[in-house]
Amino acid sequence: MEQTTQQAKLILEDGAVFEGYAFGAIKPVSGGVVFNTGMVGYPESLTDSSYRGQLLTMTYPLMGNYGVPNEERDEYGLMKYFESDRIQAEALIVSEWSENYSHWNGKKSLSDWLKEQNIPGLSGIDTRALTKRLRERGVMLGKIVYDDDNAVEFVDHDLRNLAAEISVKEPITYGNGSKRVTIVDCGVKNNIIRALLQRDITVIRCPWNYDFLKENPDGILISNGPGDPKTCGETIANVRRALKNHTPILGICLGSQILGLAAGADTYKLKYGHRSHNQPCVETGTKRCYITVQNHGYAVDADPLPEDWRQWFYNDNDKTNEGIIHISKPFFGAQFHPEASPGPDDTEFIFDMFLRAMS
Ligand SMILES: NC(=O)CC[C@H](N)C(=O)O
Repeated sequence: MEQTTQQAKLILEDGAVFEGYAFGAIKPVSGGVVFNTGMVGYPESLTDSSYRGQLLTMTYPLMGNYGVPNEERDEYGLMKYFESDRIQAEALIVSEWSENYSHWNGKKSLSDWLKEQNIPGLSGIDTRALTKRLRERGVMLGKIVYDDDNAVEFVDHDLRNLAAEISVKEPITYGNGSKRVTIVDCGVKNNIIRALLQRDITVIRCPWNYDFLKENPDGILISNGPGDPKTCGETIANVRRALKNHTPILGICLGSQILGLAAGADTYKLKYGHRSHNQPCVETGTKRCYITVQNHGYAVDADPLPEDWRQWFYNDNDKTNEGIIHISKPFFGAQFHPEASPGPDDTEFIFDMFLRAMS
């Protein structure tokens, strides 16, 4: 492992200071500090739009050891090894990073990638102590600074409509499958698009506030995305209109929250969120427990849902809602990520359920 000698620090909203060393770009930044307990997957997580506006702490102590993959695109023009075209997190906080990466597809070091994308890294941090603090006090705003503690103010990016910033501006069509699905793009991960394309579906990726019903789709997928779901008012209104019909709707993560809000549920911010590859989710009824991939800070309060909806999954750690389902219409939302990337794909069957609902 190599460390630069430039000192840098993380200052939390509550005044706590964690001193370490800079790597990647040198740039003072601020945002919500979150932690992910996955052991691998930094290329996918950093490019997952749902991390936009966040300072991502990886609790696994060694990062960068397999480098950063190549930038190849698939036949649809989607990057094969990343979840979007650029790093979306504001910064990366680690204990150690490895300059000497080794992997068949490792093309550059983590630090070089961060530099190239103008994203700061902070190493030499006791990420265990930081995570314990966030777990005890709840997620907090933080900033990474160098010589001047006041180089940036604390900023809560979630107050903005981040989904609008990241969404496509015009509809884009992918593939030529027999069913047509509109993806409401609030920051969609490439692997969600791919999961549909692999199932003989034409994907129409629409802006977050697009009137997708005019496309007369066979199915509607509301994507994952950054920020507070309540900032996506126009999407919620469009989904509410779609609930009057019978066209299948699948919500994933932010999409499940938007589906919930459209159906009459509420959403709230969790104390410290779920970000890992091993979150246990129990299916209501079957009591079957799935190991799921997660990255969310908000959750659905399913209690206010009308009687024709029910809780589909709950988290076995903290018993919070992890999915909702309509009792007779083909409407369902998963708070976790059935497309995995990174992490296990045990819940990929949800895409098959969506496909069956369309036939
Ligand atoms: N992965 C996601 O879609 C995240 C949804 C939402 N921004 C949250 O943090 O809860």
